[in-house]
Amino acid sequence: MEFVNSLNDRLLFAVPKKGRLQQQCLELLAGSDIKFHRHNRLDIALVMNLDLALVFLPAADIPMYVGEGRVDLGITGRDTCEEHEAAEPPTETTGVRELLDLEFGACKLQVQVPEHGKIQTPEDLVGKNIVTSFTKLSEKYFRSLEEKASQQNGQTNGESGDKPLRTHIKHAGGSVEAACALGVADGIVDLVESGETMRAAGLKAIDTVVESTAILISSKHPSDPKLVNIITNRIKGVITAQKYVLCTYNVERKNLAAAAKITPGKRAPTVQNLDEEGWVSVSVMVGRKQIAGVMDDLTEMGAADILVTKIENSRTT
Ligand SMILES: Nc1ncnc2c1ncn2[C@@H]1O[C@H](COP(=O)(O)OP(=O)(O)OP(=O)(O)O)[C@@H](O)[C@H]1O
Ligand SMILES: O=P(O)(O)OC[C@H]1O[C@H](OP(=O)(O)OP(=O)(O)O)[C@H](O)[C@@H]1O
Repeated sequence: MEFVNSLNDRLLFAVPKKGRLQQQCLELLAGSDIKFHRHNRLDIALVMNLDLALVFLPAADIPMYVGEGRVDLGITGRDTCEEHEAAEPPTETTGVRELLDLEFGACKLQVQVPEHGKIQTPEDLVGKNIVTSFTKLSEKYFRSLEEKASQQNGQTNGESGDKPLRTHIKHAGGSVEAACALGVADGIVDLVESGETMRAAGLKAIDTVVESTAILISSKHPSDPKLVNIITNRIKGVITAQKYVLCTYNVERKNLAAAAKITPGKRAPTVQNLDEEGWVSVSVMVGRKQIAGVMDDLTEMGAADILVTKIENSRTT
């Protein structure tokens, strides 16, 4: 109880306690200099160098805790957040804010049907059975298809107010892909990353409901907005540092315009005179994924002494 009381003055930050997002989350926290010690089996850890405590929770529950407002910040998938926010009508806990796209944990929540079955389009699933872990998003998705279908029927029959067909949305906590083969569903709504699970189950995707990545979220009224801002900027800095490298090279001033076209930089290249007539030194941020091609192009246009260094951390606009 004493431990719980010590949380009162601290901003609470929820991170996934296991699963696909956890490792990269922990790396982001380390890169942001958020230092903590987690005792065995304890799901709360006090941060040593900030007025912050980490709470380790299942990724799917984090939007609910943040929505409640007692937990101020969280990292989870956009899919789980949109599922929480899809509550109809909105509840007191909806209204969670997305602060930052963390650019990992990419996957898609997709409508899937048997590859060689009769159902070919999402409209074919109206009035049928759907199994999913994302019931609220699926309800919302099919309600909108049902309304369209009933309007179209009304127009064809020359009548209005046709009662829409109801699609049956059933919840499964996992192994959703088995539902069609087991005869429980005509289609499913489930996450797809590589597509291996979907193909192995003989399914194909016919629509995407949500494109997801991990996101940083906050409650509507965090207890310490200044600290929320500091943490957001630190995490943003780590993400930028991971995405870019620093490239420096020497080039003849007459070739500078051509070099700047190859390496325009985030804002503009930094150019310094070299102690050699007609030559300059350029340093510029380059996308990590593009750097090999950029080095080839720079070499071809006559740049020399090309060096690439890792960026440990950053604050850029
Ligand atoms: N292939 C994938 N399948 C599921 N989720 C993925 C995948 N790739 C990325 N994610 C993201 O990871 C989040 C957490 O999923 P994960 O299955 O790791 O959670 P978990 O807490 O271990 O849940 P569960 O016990 O239900 O599997 C998802 O909400 C999604 O945003
Ligand atoms: O496209 P893929 O790379 O194959 O990944 C997608 C699969 O991963 C998830 O399941 P998970 O492994 O979390 O198990 P679960 O079915 O118990 O949720 C998801 O529900 C899919 O089944």
